Amino acid sequence: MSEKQPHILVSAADVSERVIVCGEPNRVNRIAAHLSEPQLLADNREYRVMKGQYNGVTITLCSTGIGAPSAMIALEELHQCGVRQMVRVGSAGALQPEIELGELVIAEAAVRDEGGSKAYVDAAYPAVGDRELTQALVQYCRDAGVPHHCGVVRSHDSFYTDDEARLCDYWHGKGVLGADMETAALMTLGRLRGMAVAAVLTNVVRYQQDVKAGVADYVAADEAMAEGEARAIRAALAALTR
Ligand SMILES: O=P(O)(O)O[C@H]1O[C@H](CO)[C@@H](O)[C@H]1O
Ligand SMILES: O=c1cc[nH]c(=O)[nH]1
Repeated sequence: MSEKQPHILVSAADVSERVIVCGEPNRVNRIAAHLSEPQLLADNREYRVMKGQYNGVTITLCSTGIGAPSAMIALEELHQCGVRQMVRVGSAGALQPEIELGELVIAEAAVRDEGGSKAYVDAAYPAVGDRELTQALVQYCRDAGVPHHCGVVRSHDSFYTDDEARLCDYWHGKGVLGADMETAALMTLGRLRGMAVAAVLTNVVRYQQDVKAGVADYVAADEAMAEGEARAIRAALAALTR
């Protein structure tokens, strides 16, 4: 019997080489609805772990909670279980006005404005997604006619600083597409551990819209955002089973 990991409470025997991660535990269930034979494996703290089949391939699903530290714990324990490819199906707030609610942002790379990854490696090290996995996300969106935007995102550690407007203006001016909290840490640590990591994010906050209102609408399953999330899930499944 292989050893259970202390936070995600699963072992290598339970976990496939391909995993979808997301922040919110309930999103794991919504992703599992796209799989056959869905099975709950563990539910501990912010980590809900399920598995299921997609086109004959076993896919593991794991929530990571909010922020880099808990996401990096999940990545490390999934790595110990033999995971080789990871797609984050997340949400983000737009930093550019042309990105509509529910549209997808495919992160090619991320600004490391979070503290977690800096515990591992100097801030000069880049957070870059896996080229093939990222390209497979793009290809799915092109083939399926899914509205999407590709580029750099910014991962941060705080939602409600007094400085948010200035920070958003600054990164908007640098052409960054959107903000989330985990992509940079997952891409950085994935690269250090030899795991392919990519991220597809549903836009849930318009540029310069109130962030609280946007996230609340997402939680209330606003139609455009729910459809965006379903498209992100399909893109992730297609990329992992390409
Ligand atoms: O929707 P998830 O995957 O949780 O991602 C985004 O949403 C949370 C904030 O509301 C942060 O975790 C951020 O990265
Ligand atoms: O604006 C937003 C929306 C979701 N997640 C973030 O990190 N920022």
